Amino acid sequence: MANPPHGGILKDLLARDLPRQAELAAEAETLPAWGYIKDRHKGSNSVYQLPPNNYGSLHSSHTGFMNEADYNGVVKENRLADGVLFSIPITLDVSEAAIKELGLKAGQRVTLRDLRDDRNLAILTVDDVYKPNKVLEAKEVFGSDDEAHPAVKYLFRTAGEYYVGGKIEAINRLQHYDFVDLRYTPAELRLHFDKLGWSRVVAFQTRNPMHRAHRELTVRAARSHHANVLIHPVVGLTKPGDIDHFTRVRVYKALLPRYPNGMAVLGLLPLAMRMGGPREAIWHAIIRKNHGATHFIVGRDHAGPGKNSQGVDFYGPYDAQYAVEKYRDELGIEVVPFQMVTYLPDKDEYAPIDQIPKDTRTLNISGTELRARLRSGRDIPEWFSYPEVVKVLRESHPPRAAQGFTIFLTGYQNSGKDQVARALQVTLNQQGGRSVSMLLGETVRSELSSELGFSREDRSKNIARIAFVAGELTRSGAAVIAAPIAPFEADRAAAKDAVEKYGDFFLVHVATPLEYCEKTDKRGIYARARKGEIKGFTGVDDPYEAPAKADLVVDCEKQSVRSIVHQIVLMLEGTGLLDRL
Ligand SMILES: Nc1ncnc2c1ncn2[C@@H]1O[C@H](COP(=O)(O)OS(=O)(=O)O)[C@@H](OP(=O)(O)O)[C@H]1O
Repeated sequence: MANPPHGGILKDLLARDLPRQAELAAEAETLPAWGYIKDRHKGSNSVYQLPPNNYGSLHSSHTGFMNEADYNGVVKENRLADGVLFSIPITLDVSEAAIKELGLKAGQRVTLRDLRDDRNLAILTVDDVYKPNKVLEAKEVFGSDDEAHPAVKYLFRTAGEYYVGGKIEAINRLQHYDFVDLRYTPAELRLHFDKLGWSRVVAFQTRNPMHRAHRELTVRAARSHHANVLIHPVVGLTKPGDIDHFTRVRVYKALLPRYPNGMAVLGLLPLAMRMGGPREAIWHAIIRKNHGATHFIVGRDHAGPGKNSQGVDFYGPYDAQYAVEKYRDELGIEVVPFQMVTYLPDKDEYAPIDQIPKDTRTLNISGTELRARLRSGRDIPEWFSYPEVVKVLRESHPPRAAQGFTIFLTGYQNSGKDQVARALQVTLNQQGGRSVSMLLGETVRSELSSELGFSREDRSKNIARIAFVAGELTRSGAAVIAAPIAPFEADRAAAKDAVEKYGDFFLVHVATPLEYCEKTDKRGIYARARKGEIKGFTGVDDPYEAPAKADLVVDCEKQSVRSIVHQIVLMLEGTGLLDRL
């Protein structure tokens, strides 16, 4: 028998009775619809919480989004209004405009719709609409109102000003298209354990790739508790900068055969993590209990968001373990502290860090070091990970020589940036290894931005479009050379942010003086601008903000195009991007 769920009964909010489901589906068509899942909501508190997608995260007597009484209890005392332990607010945030538009008030029924495919997911019966004290929520739940904490930032910047509490009647499951066979609802997982005859299950939560050490520590936990292992990674929102879940799930699948046959099961948890340390650890334990686990491994710095804006860790390394320990009787799932294991090269084995004699030689590779090795293509030794795991990671992390990048040239019209761009394109084509894409100001203006003018706003849009295309090309491994005037610092900074999600971005300021640009302008464009035939021309009657911090500053009055291209090539070479594969 699996562990009883939190609160006693596992509520399944999906209407399974077909006539009832048909009734709800018909009613949903007649109700005001709340576009529940948009991109903005992907990271929100609510999206992954919607029953039946993830009702396992809820208290079993809890049938929807928290009303004010439950919310206040959870925020202030870790308890729902009925006194049951619960540590994270499960809330549906809305704007004032949405409240008006949908007429949200107590008793109102609203359809929750997935905007990605326009499917109605559920009907919410509004219990109440209330304005949360967000600062209090941040301080109590996350221990801080510092926006360096991703959940605090979301709460303050993105979440609507109001919360809607209410009961949910679900009509459809949220559609997933990836790893469908590995997604289990709590009831399905319980059934699966039952089928396998498992009665003691130790769950392992992770948002990172797993290597030998993780296999070792989970097997040790299983051995010491006579249990089987549930590898239960989060595949919803995790910490910014984490390795994407597609790669991670392929890693877990590659790792699974390394467990003794029949010892471990892999199930995916579609949860939006808050990185809430101690509060999150309690919640994670409840979720695993609802999924039928009897034991739960709580890590060192479990669900830790890293450092605050003062450079200090938000939580102590063992805060999460203390928190679950404090509530151990109520939690009803046995918490297994994460036993750090480390590699002993002289014995060629892993051992718990607290059990090795002083002065024993140990080896470890940190997450940061691993990412650096993946980026540079350096060796990842077999004592650290399995070759099949490394292979998966390498497929998603091509070495520098195969990564895309963007060279963004900015400067006055006729500064020489276009000549530099063309010469660089030829040079990179000669080098080979990547496709080279050019986004010259004039090409973009005719192909992408033909309806835009030169107002501040239009210029921003133009640069944003260039950045979008550059980002997409960079992501797919191309070398991108963009050369708009891009006169505004804020637009260039936004372009950098957009591209850097996918690869390196180099800002090259072609700082040829305006007088020189004007003097050598054979097309007479500056002359026309001086005469007032072109209005708002950069450098004439419109500003150019010189970059405060460029990766390279060059000047076509003083330097030849050839020498500038050489400087750029040296810069790229210095970062490994021009290495041979
Ligand atoms: N008002 C005004 N200000 C600046 N430039 C102007 C303006 N009007 C037209 N042009 C011509 O548009 C080309 C530069 O566009 P960009 O896309 O690079 O400008 S921006 O980055 O959006 O500011 C560039 O074209 P080319 O000369 O063919 O390169 C400019 O001559």
